[in-house]
Amino acid sequence: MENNIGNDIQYQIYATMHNPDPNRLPVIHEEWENVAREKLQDGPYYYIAGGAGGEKTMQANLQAFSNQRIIPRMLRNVDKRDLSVRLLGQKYPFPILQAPIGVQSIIHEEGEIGSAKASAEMGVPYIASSASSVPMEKIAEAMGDAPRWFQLYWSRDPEITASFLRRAEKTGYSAIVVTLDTPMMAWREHDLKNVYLPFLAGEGVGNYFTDPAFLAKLDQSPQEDPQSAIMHWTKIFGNTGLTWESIDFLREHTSLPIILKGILHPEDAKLAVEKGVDGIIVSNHGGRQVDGAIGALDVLPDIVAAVGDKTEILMDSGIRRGSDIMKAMALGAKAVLVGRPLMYGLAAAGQKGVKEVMQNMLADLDITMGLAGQSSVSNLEASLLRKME
Ligand SMILES: Cc1cc2nc3c(=O)[nH]c(=O)nc-3n(C[C@H](O)[C@H](O)[C@H](O)COP(=O)(O)O)c2cc1C
Ligand SMILES: O=C(O)C(=O)c1ccccc1
Repeated sequence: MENNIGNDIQYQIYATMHNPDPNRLPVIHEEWENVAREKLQDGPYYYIAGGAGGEKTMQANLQAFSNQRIIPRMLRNVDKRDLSVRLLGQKYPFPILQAPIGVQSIIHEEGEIGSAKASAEMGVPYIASSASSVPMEKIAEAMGDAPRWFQLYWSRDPEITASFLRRAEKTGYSAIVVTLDTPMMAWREHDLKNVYLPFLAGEGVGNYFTDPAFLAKLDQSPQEDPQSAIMHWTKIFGNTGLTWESIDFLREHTSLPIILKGILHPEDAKLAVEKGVDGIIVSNHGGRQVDGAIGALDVLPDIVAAVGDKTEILMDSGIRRGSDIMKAMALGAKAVLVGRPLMYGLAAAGQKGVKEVMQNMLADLDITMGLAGQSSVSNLEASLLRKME
């Protein structure tokens, strides 16, 4: 990299001093969320911002980051900071990915196309959700050659799962992220209070309503009879019958790298390695599934100790600022996924907002690295942190 992104962005911002932009977007994470809150109705807002149950795990995620404190080092020549990482044998400019997030049509009219294009502009891999509002082929088309992975919700109907894998491979997705923590929707109090479930309104079903294996089971097309198509979707969406043996089915149906998302127990991390998967994502789904589950960052060191040299470990749940990325990587994550902050960016300003949130977070990371005496995200060590009790 020629310049350090942190100093570039800081400079660009201060350069507007004599010519302030009246439509200036926020800088502060909490302000992006406030803008999203103002723009969205209760239903969609709480669908994004809310978590499972009493939201204890959502809080635990933030607390876990806050409990880790950085101990900066001095006089170590930080002229050049390298934020690039290697994942599954590919080099990427930054250590973040867009977390898979479904139903983005409820957030902004640009939806997944806006967030995917922002990713493409930045060279940040986009993980397209099975529950995207638009089919994966449309996302691929909007992204050109930019890096993208596909997130699989493993349907109760194996033909749909096999078909999704085929479609992803055909349209240039370079890895499959299999989400294990959502065999069914959690007890989400806000959504139940608001009586809000986007799928019942036909949102977030873009991949299904265009899938040959899904359509083959319907008597009439989703256009002719949307209600029956939606009812069929509710029957096949999740799969509570999966076991570790089921992973073999995926290996038989795709040659792409397989990454398991939603691992929290070190024993599950070991089982993943035994199954020969290419990576795992330490995640509690942003506190949206098991309320009371441990903060994802709190369990990361145990998982790194159990399998760190045997598979690639990514993490998500609670990344809000640059220092959070640094902390997760110091504890052994190869890269992190960012969820809600990018969706607040999407709600506030579509593609432009998503790009701006990413840029600011990376600028913050770059500067925090330099100030802590660190030149490369790949060389961060746990000794850089102290956990406060
Ligand atoms: C509105 C919303 C929708 C989501 N949809 C999916 C999804 O379709 N598939 C999936 O694997 N994870 C999904 N997630 C979870 C994210 O991929 C990620 O694990 C989580 O948002 C990370 O936590 P954070 O929001 O604190 O960054 C969703 C999260 C949100 C907020
Ligand atoms: O809302 C979610 O967290 C989620 O993962 C999901 C599940 C089904 C469809 C879309 C998103």
